Amino acid sequence: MSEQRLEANGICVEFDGVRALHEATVEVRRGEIMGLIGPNGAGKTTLVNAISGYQNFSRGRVTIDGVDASSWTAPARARGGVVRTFQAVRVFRELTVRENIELGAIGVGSSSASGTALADELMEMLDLHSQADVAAGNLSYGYQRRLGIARSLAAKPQYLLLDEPAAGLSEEESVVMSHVLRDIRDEFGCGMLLIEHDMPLVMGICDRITVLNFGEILATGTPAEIRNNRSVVEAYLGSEVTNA
Ligand SMILES: Nc1ncnc2c1ncn2[C@@H]1O[C@H](COP(=O)(O)OP(=O)(O)OP(=O)(O)O)[C@@H](O)[C@H]1O
Repeated sequence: MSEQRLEANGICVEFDGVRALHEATVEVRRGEIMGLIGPNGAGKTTLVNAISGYQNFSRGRVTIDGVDASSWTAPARARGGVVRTFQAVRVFRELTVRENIELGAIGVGSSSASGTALADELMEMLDLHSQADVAAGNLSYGYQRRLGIARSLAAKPQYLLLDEPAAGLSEEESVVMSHVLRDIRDEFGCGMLLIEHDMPLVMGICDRITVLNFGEILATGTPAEIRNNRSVVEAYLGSEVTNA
């Protein structure tokens, strides 16, 4: 029986002899939202890159539902169900919202007709319908971030890795984003790994949270456990814990 989880086990990454990740292990179960938090430079993006095939690692293993995907390319991992977004939104600025989403679907093998149907569904879900025919480059920042997520969802991921989806959003936009992320999990049933510095959002929607510090896992637990973990508070949360 296959295990319904994405696992990174003992991942080690060095850049020119400088340790970015050391024995980092994280697991995302299908249907859960796992937060990935930690100070700037802790290795969060590097870990997501390693899991999604954008970063080689010297030691460790990535498995998708029990299958070793460590040697797979990024596109192969996407076809295997692991799709990620980037800190900087990557959309085709001259194409419309609809065209961007359709391309995301066609890029992973959907027919043009099913890409169109999926684009409609995703625009509805992410409240992008009013912007369907607007060129992506003309969208507000909040809509651009949602489009980036819609494009990723067009690949029908089993696991969605999100690199700071709320970065640069206003407080209200961030609240909208937290509802969107919950809806995605509920509708698609996918597991989500969420890098985010917005603590109210992280504490509000994550089932579990993993904390990275200096390339190593400091703690994994429920939001309540993480909030009350002395090492985490000292290394990262500090006064934020009282605001979350
Ligand atoms: N391509 C690279 N070449 C050299 N060093 C890198 C490279 N990418 C990341 N690093 C270094 O690896 C460490 C981890 O960086 P990473 O971007 O993964 O951290 P992060 O936790 O995502 O930080 P942030 O919250 O600021 O985005 C940092 O010291 C960073 O400077």
